[in-house]
Amino acid sequence: MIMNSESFAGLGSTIASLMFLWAVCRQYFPNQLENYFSKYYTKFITLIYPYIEISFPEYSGQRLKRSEAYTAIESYLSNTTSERARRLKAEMGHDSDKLILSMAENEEITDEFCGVKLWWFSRKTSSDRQTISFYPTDDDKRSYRLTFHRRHRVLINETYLPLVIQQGKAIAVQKRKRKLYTNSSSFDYTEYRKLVWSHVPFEHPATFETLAVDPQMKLEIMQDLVKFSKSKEYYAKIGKPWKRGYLLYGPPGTGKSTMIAAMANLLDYDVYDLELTAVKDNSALRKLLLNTTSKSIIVVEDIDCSLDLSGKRKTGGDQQEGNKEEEEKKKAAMGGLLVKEESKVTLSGLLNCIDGLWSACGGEKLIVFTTNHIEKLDPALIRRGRMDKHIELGFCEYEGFKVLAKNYLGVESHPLFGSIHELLKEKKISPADVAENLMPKNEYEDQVNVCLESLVKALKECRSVNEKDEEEGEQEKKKKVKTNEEKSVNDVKVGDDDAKENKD
Ligand SMILES: Nc1ncnc2c1ncn2[C@@H]1O[C@H](COP(=O)(O)OP(=O)(O)OP(=O)(O)O)[C@@H](O)[C@H]1O
Ligand SMILES: [Mg+2]
Repeated sequence: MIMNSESFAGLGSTIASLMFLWAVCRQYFPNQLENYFSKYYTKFITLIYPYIEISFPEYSGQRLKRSEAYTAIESYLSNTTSERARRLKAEMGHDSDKLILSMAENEEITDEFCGVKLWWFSRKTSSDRQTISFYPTDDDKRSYRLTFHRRHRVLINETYLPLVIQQGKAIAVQKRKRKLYTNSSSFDYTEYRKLVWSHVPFEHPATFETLAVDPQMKLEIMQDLVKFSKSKEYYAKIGKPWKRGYLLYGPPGTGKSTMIAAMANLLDYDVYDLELTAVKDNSALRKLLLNTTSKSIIVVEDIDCSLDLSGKRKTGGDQQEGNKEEEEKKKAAMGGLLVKEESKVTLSGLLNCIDGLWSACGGEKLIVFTTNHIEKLDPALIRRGRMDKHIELGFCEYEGFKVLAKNYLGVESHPLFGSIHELLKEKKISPADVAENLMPKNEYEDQVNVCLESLVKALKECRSVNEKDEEEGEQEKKKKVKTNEEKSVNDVKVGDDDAKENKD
């Protein structure tokens, strides 16, 4: 049969009408119609349909884990759908406390990339079967379907889709509710698996603005942090894992923990508070760290109390000596049933965690150690490259006091500021103690005067800078006694060895 231009036009318009009809029907009777016609539809489109369709199912392969691609596309589309889609659905995000708008099921929106038009269709198929299960069942299947002309296959596959996934992940990170993790195991009921970390929402309000430290130092730290967070390419270029170590040291109450919260808030990172004394051994430590995500700060507080520098673990350091006694008492009370499981994490295990081969997993991580006694730490642990930046947080100085006075009392000047300035030059007081004095005590009095006077009084009672700390003196005395004791034990040992040698 010879086809003239008229019959071509007729065939063209029939196909166009069929496709239009198909699109309309699919829009309004998506599930039933599509299931019924799917066999013929597939054959039909392979013959004449010039478009390619890619499907992104919510669950694929491992049924209990949501597909990463689906989640990323969902975030990407949620950003644009509120403007373009006609039917939307609103849900609380998995990981966020914000309302998230996304395309309703069986809704279609168009997108454009480099002048190419694309269609995203949000699809949900349900079966009539009635099943009751704790697990996600096969009955409800959601997926996104992307449709584009086949001549753009390379552009879409190689440029558009990677961009959608990348942008979707970034949007999800921005929208997520930040978390504070601690290393005690928990159970994830959405993905039905045991987790090595448990978490609560991270809600610490500290910022660098409210931190009472030297302004120059503050600026330097902030610049360093921001530079780090933007240096993905740089780290890749120099062949270093994208991570940075900070050692924060100084007396109690000088703002080490507060600075960690400020760092997390500045960079929008999660915080993993690693309690080393609760980690069983090196492989458990590795597992914990492998289960941390990027854009996070891994914190080990009071590192000197968690790790014996000889490479053996303390069961708790100096501060736990008292606890030991208590434990013994408890043990006696429980008829000796209390058995403390000792952790076997070693110094080398920890070093391996900081810069071993697998420490690069995930990238974009800060590792922060805090200590009150930097002199107790093994140089190997804090050498540059491992702990790249050492930050000393000291007693309160005038600049720091001004920040606290502004935060707590809302004042930037006062007649008492002069005498406080003079007193701060010669007295040792922690920002925590200053803050405590500046806290309004009741709502009736003139708070500014009362608080500043209370601070002046406290400052006068403080030890002066040149005075030796009684506590320090006490500690030094203890240290001396201890070394003498150790010496005499060694002498005895040497004596024993000598005796043994002589005997041999
Ligand atoms: N530099 C500071 N700037 C602002 N507030 C501070 C500062 N230092 C301490 N504070 C206040 O004192 C409290 C205790 O501070 P923080 O816990 O950060 O001290 P720390 O150095 O971690 O102490 P520790 O060595 O005992 O763990 C905080 O809640 C904060 O309100
Ligand atoms: Mg602290």
